[in-house]
Amino acid sequence: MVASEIIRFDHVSKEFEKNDKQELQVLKDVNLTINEGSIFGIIGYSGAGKSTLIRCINGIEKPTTGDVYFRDTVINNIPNKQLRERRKEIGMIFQQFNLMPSRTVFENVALPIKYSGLAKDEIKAKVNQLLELVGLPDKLDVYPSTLSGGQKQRVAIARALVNDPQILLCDEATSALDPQTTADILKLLKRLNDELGITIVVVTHEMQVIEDLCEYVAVLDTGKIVEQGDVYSMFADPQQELTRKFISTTSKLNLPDEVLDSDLLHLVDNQLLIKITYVNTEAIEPLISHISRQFEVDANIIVGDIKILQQKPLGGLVIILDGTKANIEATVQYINDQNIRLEVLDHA
Ligand SMILES: Nc1ncnc2c1ncn2[C@@H]1O[C@H](COP(=O)(O)OP(=O)(O)OP(=O)(O)O)[C@@H](O)[C@H]1O
Repeated sequence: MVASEIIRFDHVSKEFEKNDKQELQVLKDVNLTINEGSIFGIIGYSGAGKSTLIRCINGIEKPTTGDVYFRDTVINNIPNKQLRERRKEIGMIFQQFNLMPSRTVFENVALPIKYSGLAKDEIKAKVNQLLELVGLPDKLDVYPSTLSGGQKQRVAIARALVNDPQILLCDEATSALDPQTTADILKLLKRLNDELGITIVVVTHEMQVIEDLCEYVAVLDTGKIVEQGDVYSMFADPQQELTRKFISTTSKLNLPDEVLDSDLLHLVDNQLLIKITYVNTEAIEPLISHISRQFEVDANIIVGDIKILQQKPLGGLVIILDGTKANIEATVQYINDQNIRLEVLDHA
């Protein structure tokens, strides 16, 4: 089945006027397509323009140039009344939850449909059903201040879903949560995507969120998308330095600087410390014995790891190669020829 597009950024740039009247270019010629039913992540450092980008999707921000399409509608060009209607199809959650402290959980979730013309009973049924869905059926009458961060975000998710939106925007939705609660919320988002078919767009500065949740990712560097694609391919073969930096934050293959800077590994003669990343995990054992036999090079494994991304394994090893200079060079050439990603971490 061909995936149909739900959101498209077409040459979107955004400038803000700074206090000194200078223009600040926050988005630079952004092009991206988000398919219906997918989970799409946008990762970047603080100030990269992530919030501005995601806010262009529901029309809170408007591009200075370029267009944002929601299906066939150019969302930045429609009159306000029509925009308000379209926004019902786009829910949003935030880092700080944005719940109203003086309203109960029920009232918070019901707020967006309070004046929708629905009967009280219908509103009650809808809110109950959503609180059930997010795992908080017994919290109807409590106030947000009595809830944990994770519970508050669940209420915010229920509220964001109350109009049965097609898209859920998540702006750093787990950044204020501890790792276990983050994992629980990501699991919930994944389940909502599975069960409701809702398209999810996530902006984050944490690669772990991309790894655990997303199918597609775009890397934003000071307003420019420097790399985008499916998450597995990007982890397997990142093209940009910034992408590699983000990926390294979730890797178990990082040797601490203290190890690399010290002589702990005792690299001598021609020894080479390398990291390899490979997609065909079954081929790796034969590869190691092959290089030992063919090139007379010893491969001492220091660390190994296998990740499962999009139900596919992605392996990595940190190895010391030991042999003559010529044989080690031939080994490196051979590994490169196998389409295995190889980085030299250190040498004697
Ligand atoms: N309304 C505005 N007026 C002027 N400058 C703005 C406005 N909104 C954002 N900016 C500036 O645009 C830049 C990008 O901000 P944005 O919030 O989109 O980045 P971000 O990647 O989401 O960062 P963070 O994670 O820190 O929020 C920042 O320099 C910010 O100060």
